[in-house]
Amino acid sequence: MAEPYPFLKGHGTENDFVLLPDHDGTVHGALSPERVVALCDRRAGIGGDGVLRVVRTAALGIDQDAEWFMDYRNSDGSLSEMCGNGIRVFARHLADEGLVDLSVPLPVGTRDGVKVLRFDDDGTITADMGRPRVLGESKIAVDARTWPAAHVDMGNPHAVAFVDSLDDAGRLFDEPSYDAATYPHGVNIEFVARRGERHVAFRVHERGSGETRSCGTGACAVMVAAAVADGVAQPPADDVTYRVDVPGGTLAVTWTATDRALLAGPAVIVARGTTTL
Ligand SMILES: N[C@@H](CCC[C@H](N)C(=O)O)C(=O)O
Repeated sequence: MAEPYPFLKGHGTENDFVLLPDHDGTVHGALSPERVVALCDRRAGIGGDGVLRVVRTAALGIDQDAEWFMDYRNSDGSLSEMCGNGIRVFARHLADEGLVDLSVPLPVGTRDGVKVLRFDDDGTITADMGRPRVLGESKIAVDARTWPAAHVDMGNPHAVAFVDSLDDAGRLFDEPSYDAATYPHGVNIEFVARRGERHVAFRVHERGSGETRSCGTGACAVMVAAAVADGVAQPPADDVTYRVDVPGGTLAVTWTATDRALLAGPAVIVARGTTTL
């Protein structure tokens, strides 16, 4: 049997993650896709939409201006460039452990470069997700139904489709069809319904994880697609904020006049222990 090693479990609007502290990069150097799948298994494992390995950039020899690196994996073991809820849960963990100064912005390294986070007094954690890229339109389909979808890149790829009802997406057990020429490395697919002025709701089928209860990069992609559809200039003349509801809660996304997407919402650690998985 493998030696027990520590883990934590956390979530941001019910987008849930297994965290693996590996500060000097010696514990999980060979974090295999099989190990990630076993950890994320909701019956035989701990359960999660993904794994966040918590490691120092120096331990990886990565040249980024941040002490900590979020090594993110989807629940099927695949890598992604970025995870907006994951990085907020990652920051919550560092804060809980007293590893960071809450009064100053926290830079965290990712495969999409360094992101900067802020701890708000009400417990919200806000991540500067960088510049959204609106790249045109493609199509997605569920069974025989097809929708136009906005292609928005948040460091990772998104296809954002506006629907009349969130039920239109069906049960989302299977991945919706998408244009593989537009998304050669797969895509996260959001189904969005209008709820009011600057207020939307969405469901998501995530690349590498299936349907999840929330997606932070998805919330940013959805907000930007909705704002563009509402006639907001790219970038906006003034900061503009949308409320974004997901099955697991509520997020706020601000698209700034400086062309950055700020993702704000709750992030909590709910369990810790050891595992031999
Ligand atoms: N849940 C995440 C996104 C995780 C990565 C995604 N599945 C991908 O493969 O790009 C978020 O909160 O952004």
